Amino acid sequence: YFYSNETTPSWKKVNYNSVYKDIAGLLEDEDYDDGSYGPVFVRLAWHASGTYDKKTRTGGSDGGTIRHPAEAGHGANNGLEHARDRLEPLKKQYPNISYADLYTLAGVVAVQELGGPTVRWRPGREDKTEADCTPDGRLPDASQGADHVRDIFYRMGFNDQEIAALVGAHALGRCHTSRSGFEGPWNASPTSFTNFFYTELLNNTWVPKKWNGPFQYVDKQSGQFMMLPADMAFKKDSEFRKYVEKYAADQDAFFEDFAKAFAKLLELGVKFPEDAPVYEFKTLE
Ligand code: HEM
Ligand SMILES: Nc1cccc2nccn12
Repeated sequence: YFYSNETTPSWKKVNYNSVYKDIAGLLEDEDYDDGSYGPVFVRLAWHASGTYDKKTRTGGSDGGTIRHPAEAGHGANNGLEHARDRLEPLKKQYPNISYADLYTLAGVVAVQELGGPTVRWRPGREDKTEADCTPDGRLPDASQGADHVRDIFYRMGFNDQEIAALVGAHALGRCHTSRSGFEGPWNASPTSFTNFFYTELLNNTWVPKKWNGPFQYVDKQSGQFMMLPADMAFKKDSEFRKYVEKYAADQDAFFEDFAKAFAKLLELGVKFPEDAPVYEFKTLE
């Protein structure tokens, strides 16, 4: 191997433990939303990956195509420039990392540093050009119900249990009228990764929000929490509800299932180099 004329691939020149630490250093900012970029980092990693179509084997996080205007401009991706711009300095600092790896790793750092489970992650995604951007319409529409949610996630290759585990990420962050048009919530802990999406969904009485924005729900008791129509599907649909009840009762079960499903999401459609190591980063917090 001394004489191999193979150059070392770029992904092998990056210290991912160092990148993890530097992404963690970008999380807190009291001037942004509820004080953390974590939630919008998770949404960026998810939207970069959720375009995958298992039939045509197109889309997914490989290529980092969500950075191109052709894809960044899709309505569902409104506001994700906040995450991309926050991460841009790290691309300069680590020129050998792909955007595709950087964006997915940021989602892993956010989940772990906000108190969530350890999420396995592999490097080796390669950036692609605008030509590889996916068409609009691959991500879910929040105004629709269970049938639409299943169409979108079955297309990616997920089952009901995995879909129900993934939506628990809605314990994080908030909706922004300037981005999706939906509003709120001002819930108790938008920067902590918990099973509160499930407990709130089940335990609160949800009523239509009285306003002239898009149809959404607000909790009758405090008016402090919100749910999307698509969120409500996880309470109304008996198959999804099974898992909502399980995760509301058992945070450890939620953490275990979320870690598996989120790791799978971030790897949809990626052909990794055989020698790409699987990282289980140590949480710093
Ligand atoms: C079930 C289908 C889903 C629908 C319809 C949906 C829709 C939405 C909408 C409309 C917002 C508000 C965006 C804004 O105005 O800023 C949002 C936020 C968010 N979503 Fe989802 N989502 C879904 C699944 C997921 C999944 C699978 C994840 C991650 C695993 C996720 C993570 C998030 C996070 C972390 C936020 C908060 C972002 C922030 O605070 O900036 N969502 N989602
Ligand atoms: N935080 C948050 C973001 C997106 C959707 C959602 N539903 C309930 C809470 N929630």
